[in-house]
Amino acid sequence: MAEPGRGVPRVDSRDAALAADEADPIAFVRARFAVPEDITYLDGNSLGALPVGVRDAVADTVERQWGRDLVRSWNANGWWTLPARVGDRIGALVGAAPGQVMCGDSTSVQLFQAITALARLVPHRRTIVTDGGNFPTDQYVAESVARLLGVRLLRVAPPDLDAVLAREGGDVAVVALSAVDYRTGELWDAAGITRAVHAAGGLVLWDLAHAAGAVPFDLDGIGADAAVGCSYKYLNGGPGAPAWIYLPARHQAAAELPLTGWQGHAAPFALERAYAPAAGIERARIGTPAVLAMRSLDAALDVFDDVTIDDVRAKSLALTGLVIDYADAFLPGVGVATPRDPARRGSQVALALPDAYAVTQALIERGVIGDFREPDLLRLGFAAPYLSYAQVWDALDTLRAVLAGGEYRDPRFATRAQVT
Ligand SMILES: Cc1ncc(COP(=O)(O)O)c(C=O)c1O
Ligand SMILES: Nc1c(O)cccc1C(=O)C[C@H](N)C(=O)O
Repeated sequence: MAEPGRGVPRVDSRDAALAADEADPIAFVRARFAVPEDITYLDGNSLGALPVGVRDAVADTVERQWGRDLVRSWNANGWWTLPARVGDRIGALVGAAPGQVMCGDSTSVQLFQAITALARLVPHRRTIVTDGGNFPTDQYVAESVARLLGVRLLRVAPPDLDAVLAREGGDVAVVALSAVDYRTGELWDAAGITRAVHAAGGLVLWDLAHAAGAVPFDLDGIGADAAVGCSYKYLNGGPGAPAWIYLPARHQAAAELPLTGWQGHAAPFALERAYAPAAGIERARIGTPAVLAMRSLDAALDVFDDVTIDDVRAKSLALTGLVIDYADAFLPGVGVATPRDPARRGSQVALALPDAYAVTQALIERGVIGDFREPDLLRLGFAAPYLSYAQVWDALDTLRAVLAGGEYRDPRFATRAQVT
């Protein structure tokens, strides 16, 4: 049975789900999203739902700011300062004090920036470590940085990290991990891992793609050396929303970021020949930001304005706990790949089952949207701000019916889509 977590309601029946909805302190936030009534959206860990306010913000950016104010908007409408302002808003959700987060580009680009910059801070150390189960882009980028810098890449699962640090910690430059495993939803002990790597003299980067906006994080408090994340998942910034990089104040002056675009220059409009990095987090700018996408993200962040991330987390744990208990009770033959301990659970539940791809497609046809991850996982993500307990209970009843009725065996569910 899944522990619900302290102060979190246990929901073990539809009536209990309705009661939990009645008592839900953040139920009001759902009205800030435009989720279709006939859809239960359990894929906010891939692409978050549309916040209502985004429509007007983007329309205003297009019509008034771009259409009428034109190039004057860089000053008049704050386009130039937008990346740092949005960065600070994201920082507030992940425990970073202002002036340490810059928004822009993709997570892949920011990983390249951050891993390279950290490795350059400790040039005498010759090993970069990542998790062999990390999201592929994290591994690909770490591998490329290692090749470029002529150092070694080691793939180590977080539970094996202590042994590696004990054996060869003196050579470890950077440990680059995701806080939440994208397949199983396991939440690693970021504070403990950061402490252990620091004790060995190395630096730590956290990818918060599956944490920001769902799991409280204290980047400053745990002493992370860098972090990155996307903003199209639990931050709901929209498809292609710009990513972000966290570089704590203590590393900023020494950090040599490899992508030396003109907007990170100390005097961008002096248009000098030689690169000189800006002071502070401004050096983490690269080139021209995607203003339309960033305005979308900026408006999307409004949904968190008067909501605490602790309330989001409490509801998320109750929802994921509900799913695990339901699977145990009513879904024979379905395994739970996600930790039952709430302290080790992100905001998703991965169910292991035969024909998981076809089952995912059959569920989607019935209006319950999750996704499939190789080799056998039905992955369900829980964005507490726009889900209700009763809706999740009903989605699980739908899954139970799909499995019992066998409709997923229809050949039309077997064909793999380009994006799974
Ligand atoms: C942990 C993690 N990092 C990075 C990415 C994606 O990187 P990018 O935003 O560059 O596509 C994802 C998901 O797509 C992810 O889950
Ligand atoms: N970023 C994505 C995309 O551009 C297309 C399809 C899916 C994604 C995702 O975010 C996948 C996601 N990172 C995952 O955890 O699997």
